[in-house]
Amino acid sequence: MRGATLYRYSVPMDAGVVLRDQRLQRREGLLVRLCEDERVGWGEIAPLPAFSRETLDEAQQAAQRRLRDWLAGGEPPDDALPSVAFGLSCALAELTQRLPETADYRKAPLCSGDPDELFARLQALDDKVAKVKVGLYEAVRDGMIVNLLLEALPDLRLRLDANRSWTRPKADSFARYVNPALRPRIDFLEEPCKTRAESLAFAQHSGIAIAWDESVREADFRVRAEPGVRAIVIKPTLIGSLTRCRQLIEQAHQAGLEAVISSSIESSLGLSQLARIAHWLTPHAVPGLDTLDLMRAQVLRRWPDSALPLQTVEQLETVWRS
Ligand SMILES: O=C(O)CCC(=O)c1ccccc1C(=O)O
Ligand SMILES: [Mg+2]
Repeated sequence: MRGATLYRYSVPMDAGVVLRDQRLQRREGLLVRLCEDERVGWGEIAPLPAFSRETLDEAQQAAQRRLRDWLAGGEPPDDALPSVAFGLSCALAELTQRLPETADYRKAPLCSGDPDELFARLQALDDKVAKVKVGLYEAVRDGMIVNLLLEALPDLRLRLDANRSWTRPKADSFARYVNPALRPRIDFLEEPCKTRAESLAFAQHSGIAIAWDESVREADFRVRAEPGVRAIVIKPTLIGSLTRCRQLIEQAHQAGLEAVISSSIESSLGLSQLARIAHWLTPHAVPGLDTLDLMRAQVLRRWPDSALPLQTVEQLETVWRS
C-alpha cells in the first residue's frame, strides 16, 4: 500500500534577508511524505523566490501529478521542475533507504556581522573554511576584509561569492587589493563577472581560482576542466533530482573539479538531507549549508545544536493527501 501527503510550511525569516533585491519575509515550501507498507520517506519541495523559475503553486500542481502516478504503481520519471524533482527523489530515496543516514554537518560559515564574534566562530572551526559575499559594496572594502580575515587567521581558507556583480575592471580592482601572498588561500571566488568569458579571463589574469554556480543552471553549460576554474556549486533545489545531481558531481570529479553541495535556503529538513547528500557524494568538500540561522524556526527535523524552535508535523498545514 502506498500513500502520499503534501504539507506546507511557512517560516518567518530574519529581518535582513534580501535575495536579488527582494526582501524575503517568510520562507515557504512543501514537505512530501511518502509511505509504502511500513516505510516512510520525506522530501522538501521549496522553490526559492528570485532563483527558481517555478512558483510554489506550480510546484504543488506538478508534485500532485507525479504523486498520482506513483500511487498508481509507477516509478515516475523526474519532473521538469527542479524543486519538484529534487524533493520527490529525496523522499523516494529515503523510502527505499538509498539515502545514507550519516550527514556532514560542517557548513562553511557565512561571514557577516560583528568581527569579534566572527573571529571566535572561525577560530572554533575544525576545517577552517568560510564564505564571504563580495560585490555588494566597494571592491576596496571587499579586498580589505579578505586581507584582514586571512591575515588574522593563518589556517583559514576562504570561499568568496560575487554573484556575477562585477564588470571585468571592477573584478580586477578587487584583485589588486588582495595581497598576492594571500590569494592561494582563496579556495575559489564564485561567479565574479557578468559573463562566463569575463570570469574565466579574470581567473587566468588574477591567479584567483573561480567556481561556477549560476552558470551550472544555464542550458548551454557543460562541466569541463578549464584553466582557473576549481569548483562547481550544486544547489539541488535549483538543479533537480538526486540522479541529476550525482551526474553533475561525477562529471566534476572526472574533470578534476571540486563539487560543493549548497543550500537554497531550505528548512532544517531539507538542509539536513543536503548534509547527508554531501557526506555521501562529496565527502571531501565542506558543504555550503550555513543558512539555517536566516530563519526563525526549524521544521520537522532538527539541525544539530540549533536552538531555533521546531515546527512539528502537527503544526504544518496539510494541502493534499491521497
Ligand atoms: O553557498 C553557500 O554557502 C550558502 C548558500 C548561498 O550562498 C546562496 C543561497 C541561496 C541563493 C543563492 C546563494 C548564493 O550562492 O549566492
Ligand atoms: Mg553563489
